[in-house]
Amino acid sequence: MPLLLLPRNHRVFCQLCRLRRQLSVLPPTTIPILESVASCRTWRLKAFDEKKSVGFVPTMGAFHEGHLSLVRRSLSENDLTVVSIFVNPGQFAPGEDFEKYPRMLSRDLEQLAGGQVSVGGVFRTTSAVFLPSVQEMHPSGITRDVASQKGTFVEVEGCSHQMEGAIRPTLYRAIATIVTKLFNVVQPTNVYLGQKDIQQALMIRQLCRDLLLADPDAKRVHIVRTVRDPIDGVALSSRNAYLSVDERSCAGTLYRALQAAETAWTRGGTKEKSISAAAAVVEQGKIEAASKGVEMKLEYVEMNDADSFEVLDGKLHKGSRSLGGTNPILLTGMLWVGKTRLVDNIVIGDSGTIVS
Ligand SMILES: Nc1ncnc2c1ncn2[C@@H]1O[C@H](COP(=O)(O)OP(=O)(O)OP(=O)(O)O)[C@@H](O)[C@H]1O
Ligand SMILES: CC(C)(CO)[C@@H](O)C(=O)[O-]
Ligand code: BAL
Repeated sequence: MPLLLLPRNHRVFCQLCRLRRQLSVLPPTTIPILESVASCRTWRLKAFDEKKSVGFVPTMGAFHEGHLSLVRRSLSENDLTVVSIFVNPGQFAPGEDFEKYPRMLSRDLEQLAGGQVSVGGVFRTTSAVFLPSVQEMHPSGITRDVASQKGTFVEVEGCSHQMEGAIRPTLYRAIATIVTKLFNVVQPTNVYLGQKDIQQALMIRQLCRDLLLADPDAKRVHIVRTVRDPIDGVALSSRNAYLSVDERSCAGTLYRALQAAETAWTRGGTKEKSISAAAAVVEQGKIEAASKGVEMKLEYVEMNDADSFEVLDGKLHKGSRSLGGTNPILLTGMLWVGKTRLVDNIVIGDSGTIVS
């Protein structure tokens, strides 16, 4: 058995997961399951031979409408669609929620099997689900503590330390690494990622460009608009499952704060003023939350250039910016609601150049 470079409790956890996989029969499904890298490569070679386009939706499972919107988009634009479900230990720092991350494979498979898209009168369903093991994805082992990691990692310099990366400094290296491996196996024609994780999605696009990947070409990394709760606008997220009923009722604060910043900016306010407008909404939200016994803490609301990821100067405003550059702006935020970290963003300006 290969040595997993995980702290003891994580190693035991992974061994248990493996044992469970070996003992348990996978949930019944009509969708072919690819459990190994070899089987996924064989599946892909056949698609290459048949000259079929392959859309790829990488995920960590626990599906919601956000995931399903990516799958539908892929189904409508590709001959074949493959979805991966892999909770990557490397992207959970020590102390983060790897063990409790929601895992609901049966339900996920049911949702995929039930999701059809009609293209020219022909119904398309997900063609395959890739469910790799930790051992195969990290042949040199993986620790969640970066200092003791061994093996090969991918880093996209310059776009991993701002926004969410400032709070989770090891996240984007781990994502760049796992996504590179997934791309090496799946070799997708098109990839579909969510705007909800805008920093991740733009970093992956840059990774494809910088590493001269052909499958996928950077131009074929599609960023799909965030799906929100129709009532309070909360961005759907697997981690929302951690929220209690009272916490969930407070979660709309983040999007409302971002909207307030966007409005202030659109009306000609400086970046400083726009961020203050967001902070004021959060302060009000905190008072309302406290009355329900819910604690909230704002990590940040920030505005960054969508291309360089540089933080905008506080004195900039819509008018001055249009003189200097027309890249869209990433208005992003992170809010703790109880023990759950929520992220969200609005792309200001010509969002169509990055999201579609
Ligand atoms: N609300 C959403 N709208 C559109 N895409 C989404 C949404 N939420 C997640 N995605 C996208 O789905 C893909 C898989 O994400 P993942 O499985 O991590 O789910 P998640 O809801 O983002 O989970 P988490 O709560 O851990 O952030 C990513 O590209 C992600 O950006
Ligand atoms: C892109 C990803 C599948 C890599 O593990 C993950 O970060 C996610 O689901 O957003
Ligand atoms: N869903 C984005 C990746 C992460 O939070 O780990």
